[in-house]
Amino acid sequence: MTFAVLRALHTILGDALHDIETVYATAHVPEPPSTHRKANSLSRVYASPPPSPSSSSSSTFDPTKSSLFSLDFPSLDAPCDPNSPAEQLTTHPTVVAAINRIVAAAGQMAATVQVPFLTLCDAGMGYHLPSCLRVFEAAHVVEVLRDGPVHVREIAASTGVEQAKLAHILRLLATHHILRETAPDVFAVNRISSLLDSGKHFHELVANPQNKYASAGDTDSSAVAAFVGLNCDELYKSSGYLTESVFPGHARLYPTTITAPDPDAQSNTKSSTSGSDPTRAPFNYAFGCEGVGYFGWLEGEGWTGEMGGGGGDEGVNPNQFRLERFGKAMAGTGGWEAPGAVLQGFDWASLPQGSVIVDVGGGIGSTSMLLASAYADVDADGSGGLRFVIQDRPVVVELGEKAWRAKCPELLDSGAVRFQVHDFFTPQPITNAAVFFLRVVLHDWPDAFAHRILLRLREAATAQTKLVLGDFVLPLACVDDFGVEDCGGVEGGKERGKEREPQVEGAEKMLAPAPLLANLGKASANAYWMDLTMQVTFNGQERTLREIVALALSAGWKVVRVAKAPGSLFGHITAVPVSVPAQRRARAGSGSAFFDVPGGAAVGTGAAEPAEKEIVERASSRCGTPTFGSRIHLPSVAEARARFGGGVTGRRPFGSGSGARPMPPPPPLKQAAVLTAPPLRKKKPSPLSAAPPPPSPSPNPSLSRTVTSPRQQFSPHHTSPIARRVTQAPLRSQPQQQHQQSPAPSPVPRQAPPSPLSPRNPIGRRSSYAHLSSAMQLSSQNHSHDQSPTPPPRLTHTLRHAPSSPVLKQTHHQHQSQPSPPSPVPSRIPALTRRASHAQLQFPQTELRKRSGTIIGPNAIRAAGSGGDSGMSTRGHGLGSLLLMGRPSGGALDFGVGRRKREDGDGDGESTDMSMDDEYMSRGPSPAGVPLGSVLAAAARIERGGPRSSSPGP
Ligand SMILES: C[S@@+](CC[C@H](N)C(=O)[O-])C[C@H]1O[C@@H](n2cnc3c(N)ncnc32)[C@H](O)[C@@H]1O
Repeated sequence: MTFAVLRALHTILGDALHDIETVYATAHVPEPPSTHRKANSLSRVYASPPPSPSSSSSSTFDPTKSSLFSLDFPSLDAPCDPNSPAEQLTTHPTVVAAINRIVAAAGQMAATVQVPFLTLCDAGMGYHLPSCLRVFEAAHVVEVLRDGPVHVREIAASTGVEQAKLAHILRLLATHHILRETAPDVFAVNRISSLLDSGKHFHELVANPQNKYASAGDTDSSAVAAFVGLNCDELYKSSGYLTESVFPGHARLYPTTITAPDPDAQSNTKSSTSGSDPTRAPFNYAFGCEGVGYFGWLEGEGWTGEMGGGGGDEGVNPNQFRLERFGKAMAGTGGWEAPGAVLQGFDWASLPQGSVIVDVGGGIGSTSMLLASAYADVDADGSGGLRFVIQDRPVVVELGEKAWRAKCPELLDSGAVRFQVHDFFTPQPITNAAVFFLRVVLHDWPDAFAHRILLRLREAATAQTKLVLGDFVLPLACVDDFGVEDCGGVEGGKERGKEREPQVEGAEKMLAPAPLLANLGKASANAYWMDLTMQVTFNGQERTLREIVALALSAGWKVVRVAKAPGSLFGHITAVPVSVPAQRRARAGSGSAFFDVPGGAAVGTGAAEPAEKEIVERASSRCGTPTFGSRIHLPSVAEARARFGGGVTGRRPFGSGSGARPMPPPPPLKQAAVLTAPPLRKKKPSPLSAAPPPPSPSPNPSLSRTVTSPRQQFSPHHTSPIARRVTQAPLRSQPQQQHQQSPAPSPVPRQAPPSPLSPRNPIGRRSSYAHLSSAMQLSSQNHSHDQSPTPPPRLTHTLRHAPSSPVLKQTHHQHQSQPSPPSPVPSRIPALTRRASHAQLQFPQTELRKRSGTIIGPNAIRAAGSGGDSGMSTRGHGLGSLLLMGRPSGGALDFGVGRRKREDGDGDGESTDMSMDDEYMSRGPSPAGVPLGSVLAAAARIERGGPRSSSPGP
């Protein structure tokens, strides 16, 4: 039986590989320049027709004169070029689905055949991976390797990390395919590690490590480095204290750096309040800062300067570097949600004109921007289309208003959009909302708090009001008939008889049939990583559909629909008002219509228990800090349209779905849809396919037939048009299309273009696929240097001759101190006495001062990294501490709040706004608004009717 399962997994792998090859073979793209072709001749497989040797002799690539060729899948050994056609094809729906199956099947196969103890070793000692990755990132090794393979001797000399240790650290990463060891002790980046390149010069980073994540010119490339740095630092350390957090009484058993933070914790089995207190999460154990929320901590809340400083450092935010890194890291997580998915997540066009959408905890309103540019009416007084109210905390509202005023003042001026300061734990002031919309808000909060947020909305709802939640929907690891139509079967081995679960449109039993894990196992791991990240950081969580349904119901909302983009676990959940369960509600005399009765998981009204209110306030102190999953970039109207893939699906007369003329619901977005594509063609015989079909629990190797969605979106026919779109709808046709779809003055598309999520215009994990052809042309301009599969094995000249003692500057002219905005929430935290937790890799403030102006060279760095103990404690000034060295005392970096413009690089002399995310982060580094060469930049140019590339059109 096991062999049958293994054979089935093997077949899945072969089929999925075949699907990918087919897409790549049929997606014809213009031939790159001959120089490039030569450089990649080893890694590229040409399908018919082969490249014409005469077609591209010039170094400037002209797609109109080139012949067609097929793409190879991106090589693991070459640096990643996200704009290359090969990378962009990885967002093709068929490829996404196939990759998921491969990752799931390969993971399951390895788990099946590996010696169990070794699998436990892998799981149990996997903590070395983030440790090594952090050293790798903090020492800027990628920047050292940027120009090609380098001997570890040179890397050590440059970075100051002891050579012998570094070699082992890098080798562990190479063993996990994150790096390459091209010859003994010679290392090179590959497709994975190259993403960590900050785009800055190594010496610049050594001199000003605190600027690593600041935006540099047109690029925003340090976002991934920031994300990895964040994960491998405070989040990784927090995770190490999960057990202490769930068993607070165990502090007696594990007394290391822990004191019992929860006075209610009597024993290790007694449930305590710590599990539902966002300020007593594993993070708080790890960093010894109980009572301070993660974001408050990032903002320096409670810091007394006692840790090694002996006082006097009160004005310093010791976590300024981490704060800025967090902001940049959030800019790098846009791929979590399919762009434009919100448009398909709810039938916005069904709402009557003038309907009010309340974006609760809406940040700077980036999602509302997408919706407003499609559905608001700015022509008159704003009452013609949908109207939007974006609610958030005062500092965020201020930033949002500035951002909108700069980018699309007409939406504010017409009254179509307005901002409102509102604390979502207090009674909701808008009582005529058509939709309360919450995007990645609930995952920040434990159930009791999330319940309260929803209850406040329910109190203000009319009978017609809808609740729309945007969050990950975690699939169970087993088949789950919750919410699906034929439920009522077996759950946990017991018949539920006639008892029926609530029906939820879009609910799925599984993402994959047996023998794969029902939730696609490793392929879905990212959502679970995020789930635990929310848990260890502030006792928040991502939720399963069951949990979302139960949570919503507890506050009087019935979930009726879930919509997900193909290949994504991010869902838009629609709920309608129902009565609030009696045991959870009571009538309040004034203020809130309801309040939760004490004794339940949630209590509180606008006038909550003092202690509880304090928890809320502490946990809410997020000032202008971006939070997990928040959008920190406000798109321009043009960008917003670009994210639709050219327009908005189903732009219909307002009210058409809610009045006398009911409209069909919007096209469904189903996770399973990506799994439903039948094999594209007759499969190529696999070398091992001679084996008889396995008598597996699910013998049909074709995933598609087993999990066929009733509204299947991607069929074999849906692959070909993609290839055709690339080959037969060349760039020259796009100016016309764009022109028609985008009459310049109005932000509202007048036509209903194809759905951005339809098979003709699919949205992948990145926005790039929808604009593949434009991006191909852009990327082709860079071909001559960006796809060299194996960089020449040479040491970089600059590094060999690098000065051995780079100066760590204490100030930077671009980074003057700016006062932090005041917290909107008066801190009730008594000044904290920080314990010197080992997790807090913090340079003592007195040391920091002492070292001002000190020249720190590799030797000093080496000494710091290896001195004393591991170099990772507060005694030994480890490598991570170096990141904090040289910070101007109390200095915030420059966050240029004003609008800035930059040349957009297309030679048209126009400039592109790039300030919105700066404004949102306020005190965070400034990622570029529209990266040069990005798909969005291309779309923006097209929008303006500008040239698409330097190549003349036909
Ligand atoms: C993860 S972000 C989501 C932002 C936005 N919905 C988005 O998708 O980009 C959570 C938002 O909740 C806001 N927030 C936190 N506590 C709040 C409170 N008590 N009242 C209102 N908003 C709050 C934060 O300021 C932040 O903008």
